[in-house]
Amino acid sequence: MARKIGSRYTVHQVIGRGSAGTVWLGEGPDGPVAVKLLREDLASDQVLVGRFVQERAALTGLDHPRVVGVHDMVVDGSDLALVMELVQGTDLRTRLERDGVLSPERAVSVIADVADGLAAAHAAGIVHRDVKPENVLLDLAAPPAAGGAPRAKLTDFGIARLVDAPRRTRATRIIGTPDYLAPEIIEGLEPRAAVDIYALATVLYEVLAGFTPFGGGHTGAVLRRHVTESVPPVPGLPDGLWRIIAECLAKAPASRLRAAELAERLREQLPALSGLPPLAVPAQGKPPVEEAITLGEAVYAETDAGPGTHRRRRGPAVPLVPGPSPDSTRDTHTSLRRPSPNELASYAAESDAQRSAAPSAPRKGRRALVRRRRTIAVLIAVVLLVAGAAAAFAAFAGGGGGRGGGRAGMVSPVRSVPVAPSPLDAPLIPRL
Ligand SMILES: Nc1ncnc2c1ncn2[C@@H]1O[C@H](COP(=O)(O)OP(=O)(O)OP(=O)(O)O)[C@@H](O)[C@H]1O
Repeated sequence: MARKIGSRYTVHQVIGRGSAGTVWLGEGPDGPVAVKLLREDLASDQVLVGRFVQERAALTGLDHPRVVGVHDMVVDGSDLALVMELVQGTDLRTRLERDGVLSPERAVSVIADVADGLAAAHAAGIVHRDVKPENVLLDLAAPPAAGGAPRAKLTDFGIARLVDAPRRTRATRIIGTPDYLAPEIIEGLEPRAAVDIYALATVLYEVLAGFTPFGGGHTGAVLRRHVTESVPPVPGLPDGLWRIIAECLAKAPASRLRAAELAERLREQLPALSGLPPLAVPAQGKPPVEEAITLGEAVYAETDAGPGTHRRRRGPAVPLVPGPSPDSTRDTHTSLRRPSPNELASYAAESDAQRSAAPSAPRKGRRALVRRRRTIAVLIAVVLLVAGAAAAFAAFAGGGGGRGGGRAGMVSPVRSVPVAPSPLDAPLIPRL
């Protein structure tokens, strides 16, 4: 059902959902738009509304082809909305869930695009602070780059800063997504442009290898690895590309490349990467992809590796489940308590044990564990489906467009399968 946002915009249907709000397909005076309506509890926070108004000029002024443009910001009664350029395509997380990894050429092309967007933002004094695959949109309506890579755009600028805790609590809280957090954020320093470079290099590592360099296990262990561990190498990666990644994942922010330099150095690598197949990197300390938890039928998709090479989808293949907080299981925009140095050190034993235990665990035991988890997951899925059906019936009966829809993917010329969050991935530390 159509709904008015301010005097200039009308929204029609939910196209996506994140931790800060719901993204709608809408219409403005100049044509179709994407409207991100912030969550009601955020919209009723007066400090946040004040920041929202303050950030208006900075966010609407950022105009670059590799950044999803913010056309307008609306404060209207209980609605707080960002009106954005509508991107026809998908996001990088959904693409990774489908394909596992990208070929080196495509990965580098996509990340170079994002680095261009970051360079423009940094030049304007804006630090993104939440660079991750969910915030990279692939514009499938635009002509592809060399090697068939989709053109990428970075979105969600300023959201992390908007929902950040007031300054006085910054010493004890961290806002961000654990796998992509630069060590200096964990150590309590003010986030500067170099945190985005660290996060983007983490995304590049992930799209090449299929997993992040420091992810896995307890959130505290992830934070400790960022601060203390060196980057595990990606076998089979050409040296030149590996050096760029390692430089951008340096613990010292000043040693990392600047965004424009990163884009340039990455593009220099492209000729040497042309035609290279996607890497097949065994995940350290993670169960093989085939044994990842799935709900219901496994979904297979063509991959970058070409016909005949399929990976099982990592996310659950169940229908979208509406609910008041459908993304509460996603470890994203998380507000974490900053661990003390002693706490970080204490995560070392657990972290190392977890990483080494998983690959060496006997196959039979792992299968039993997977079977047990699957059973629990299916039970939870059934409960969620029943709840979903009830919510859908209630929404239908109430006639509202509602804010209760789940993540529905983007307006897409290609089919995108909606992914419901896995109840087994609940964050250890509550989010905002
Ligand atoms: N400008 C846009 N055009 C088209 N679709 C969009 C646009 N912005 C977001 N979306 C869709 O909406 C989904 C949710 O976006 P949103 O920014 O709310 O959350 P997120 O980035 O996935 O997660 P989080 O906010 O928790 O970091 C995206 O994954 C994408 O599918």
